[in-house]
Amino acid sequence: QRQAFTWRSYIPLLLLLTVLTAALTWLYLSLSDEFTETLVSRGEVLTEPRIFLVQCSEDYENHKRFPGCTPTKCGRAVTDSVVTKEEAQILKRLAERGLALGGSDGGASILDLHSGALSMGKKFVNIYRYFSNQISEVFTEEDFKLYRDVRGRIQKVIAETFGLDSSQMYLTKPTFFSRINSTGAKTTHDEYWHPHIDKVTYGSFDYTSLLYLTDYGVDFGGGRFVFMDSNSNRTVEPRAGRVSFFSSGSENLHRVEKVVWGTRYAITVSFTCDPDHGIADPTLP
Ligand SMILES: O=C(O)CCC(=O)C(=O)O
Ligand SMILES: [Fe+2]
Repeated sequence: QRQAFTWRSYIPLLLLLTVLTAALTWLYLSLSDEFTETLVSRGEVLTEPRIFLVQCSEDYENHKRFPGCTPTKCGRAVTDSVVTKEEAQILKRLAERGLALGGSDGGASILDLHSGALSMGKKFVNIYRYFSNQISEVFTEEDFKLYRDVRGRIQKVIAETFGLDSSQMYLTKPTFFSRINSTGAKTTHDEYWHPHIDKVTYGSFDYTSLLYLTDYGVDFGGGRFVFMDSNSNRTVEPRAGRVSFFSSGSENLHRVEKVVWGTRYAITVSFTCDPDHGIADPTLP
């Protein structure tokens, strides 16, 4: 009898806690919505670049300037008309084949075409050395041709958008495929979600581009790209064949949301203005 009474006396408190939790969750969600703007949704198809200019940071002033390339016009842009769905599909299959040979124990794996670095467990191996006899089953000359072609088109659209001389831009490293799923991180290499500035993280980058190979909300959940501006978050929803590009300085602080289900594939292709940091297109060894 007494026991039952004790139990019931907690019910109002439990109810209150439930209501409070619900109210706080709602407040949190509506506030984060308020400060999040979708720049391009997955369902839209951009037949020409959608451009968002922002003021250049001072980052470029501490580096050697290369006229015709060093950012004087900064910002971000997204286009769906540079790479076709079919090309994205071919590149995704290539990424799948390469990454199937290894893969991180955690949620984020990479395959760097230039250095050959492939995530393997908690480390990396060189795919060209480690899998030298299988390499011809993974990549063909055609695949590398497609990569070169695509990178040339991306370079051109970046040059047109920011008013650059495309011949003064150089591919730089790392240039890699990424595969992200919802498995928890096992090492810091798996922690792709931290806010960062590419010019700081990668040093040589002046322009970053991302080519998405899978669709947000269809192939995976979470995993939107977020520009973190001082007053709001601005997201780009990945779509197969979509190219997103931006100047790499602190005017474009960004992060990737955690992937909560499915698998997200992308390629990072970046450019430097400094010929000393340029690399040749990846080739079969
Ligand atoms: O995959 C993405 O959307 C962005 C990845 C990224 O920020 C990076 O590689 O620096
Ligand atoms: Fe980045």
